[in-house]
Amino acid sequence: MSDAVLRLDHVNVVRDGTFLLRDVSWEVSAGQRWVVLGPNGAGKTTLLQIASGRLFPTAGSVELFGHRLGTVNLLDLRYRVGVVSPALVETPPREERVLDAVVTAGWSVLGRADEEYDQVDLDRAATLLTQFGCRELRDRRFGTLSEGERKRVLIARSLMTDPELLLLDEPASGLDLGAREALLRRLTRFAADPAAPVSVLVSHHVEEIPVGVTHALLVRGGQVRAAGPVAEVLTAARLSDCFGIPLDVSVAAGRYSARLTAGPPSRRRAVSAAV
Ligand SMILES: Nc1ncnc2c1ncn2[C@@H]1O[C@H](COP(=O)(O)OP(=O)(O)OP(=O)(O)O)[C@@H](O)[C@H]1O
Repeated sequence: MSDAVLRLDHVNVVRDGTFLLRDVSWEVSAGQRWVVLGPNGAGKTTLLQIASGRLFPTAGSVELFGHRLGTVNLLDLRYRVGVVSPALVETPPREERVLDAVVTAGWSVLGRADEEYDQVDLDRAATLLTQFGCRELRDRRFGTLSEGERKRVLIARSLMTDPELLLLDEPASGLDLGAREALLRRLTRFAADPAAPVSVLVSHHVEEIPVGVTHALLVRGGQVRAAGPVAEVLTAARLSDCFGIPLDVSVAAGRYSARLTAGPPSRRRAVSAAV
């Protein structure tokens, strides 16, 4: 029996005559940690919408946890997918206490009213906040947090329902260097935890890939350009093809970096004109 958590088979998404995704086939299996990379407009958010069961394909089939979308109650499946994405899920109210912002996810609500939560749920929320370095923030108002703190609290919130698949949409975007590194350190630890759910992290930048990611998917123009084990996919040739510019790629201690290839002046001029 297949251990696929998510499977897309020849998926197209078409809007107003435009292919947002074209002939995308992709399988995410138990134990894997994926990164999805691609330039602006490549179709990454559309892919996450599909993966979270929020969007049906125009053509092709999607299976989540072995259930084909369209044949099962979507709400049951969505509960098993944690999502951290400003494009896909609403954020808690500014006035919400941080601990409440996490614990309310267990009830799929935003904003605590006067409902009573079990101690076990409050303890779980506190543990998740600790895991993401936010223990001391538990009584603060969500709206008073820095961008980096907010992102870590939202990851804790997404894990409250103990999801089997976690989708992270550009978790490091907008963070300063210190906050980015603090987040990546937490995500690296998380990736190494065998009890952590299967994860898919979307990014524009190889520098924002935590150590421990096992697989990579490159998308451009709604199409898959490469997919597979991270070392085979995150090469200079494949990333240059995906982003449409000549790139040098290096990896040190499991972290990637990419920069425009340093070539002869005439080549650099041609590249900057193209960029
Ligand atoms: N309803 C729509 N009709 C037509 N085109 C659309 C529609 N929705 C999205 N698009 C286009 O589909 C493409 C893919 O969008 P998507 O948001 O999935 O890309 P992305 O890779 O997440 O981009 P970014 O990195 O900039 O967030 C974009 O060019 C976008 O403009």
